[in-house]
Amino acid sequence: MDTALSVEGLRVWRGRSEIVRSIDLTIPSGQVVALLGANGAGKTTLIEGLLGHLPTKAEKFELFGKDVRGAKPWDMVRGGFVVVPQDRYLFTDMSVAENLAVAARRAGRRQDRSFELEELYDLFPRLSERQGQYAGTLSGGERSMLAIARGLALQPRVLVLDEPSLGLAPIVIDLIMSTIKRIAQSGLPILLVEQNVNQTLAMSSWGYVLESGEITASNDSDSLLGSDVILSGYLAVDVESAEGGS
Ligand SMILES: Nc1ncnc2c1ncn2[C@@H]1O[C@H](COP(=O)(O)OP(=O)(O)OP(=O)(O)O)[C@@H](O)[C@H]1O
Repeated sequence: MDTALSVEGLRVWRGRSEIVRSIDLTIPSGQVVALLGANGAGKTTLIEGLLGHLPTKAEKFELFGKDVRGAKPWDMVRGGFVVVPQDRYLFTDMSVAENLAVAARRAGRRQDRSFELEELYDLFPRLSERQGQYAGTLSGGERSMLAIARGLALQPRVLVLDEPSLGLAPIVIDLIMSTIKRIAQSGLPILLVEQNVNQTLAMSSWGYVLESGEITASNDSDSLLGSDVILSGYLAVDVESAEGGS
């Protein structure tokens, strides 16, 4: 099986504090992998470490088989590792179309382009309707959609989504999750970082649970969904629907 990302013994620091430790994590090609954890578990720190924004050490850190230990964020993006951050970081005084155009220009004339603008607007019709609107005036859901579309415009070979459903209404969450499912069907490997346990495990093949900076459970998503670690309550956000299977 091809592997998009493979990490062993990863440690990530913020200043002098080692926030994330002993991380072994694999994203197989063409699969959605879930990273679950409560507030403050270290999910964003782990992602920023993978992207090269924070100091790290690792026994192994490979992107499509290439050693990327010590790589800078832009090297990671050029290698196809694209993160859609929790804070979105949109260009708020630019339009939807301009936000996408900036990312598309950055991706340049890559031979392996797989997401053209038309397809992005097809995935997110709401953005198509709002092409001329300033990103700063979009709703929370539309911002999340634009952040994902902009990530895709960078032509990722592996996509990391940091809590794309954060702070959104259930109906908007459903829309975003179903669009992520469509994106995954294109074969793009995805690391989906969420607190939304039920929906995330339903669309992923494998899940990791992060607690206090360490992975405390790792299993195929079906097994994880019914396991004590999920149902015990510390990830209690979604337990009722997880039990009901709805
Ligand atoms: N800039 C920072 N400086 C120091 N410590 C930080 C900083 N940002 C986060 N932390 C600490 O690192 C730990 C992990 O935070 P992180 O944001 O990675 O967690 P998270 O799982 O992404 O949580 P959330 O879902 O709330 O964003 C927390 O204890 C947090 O207080």
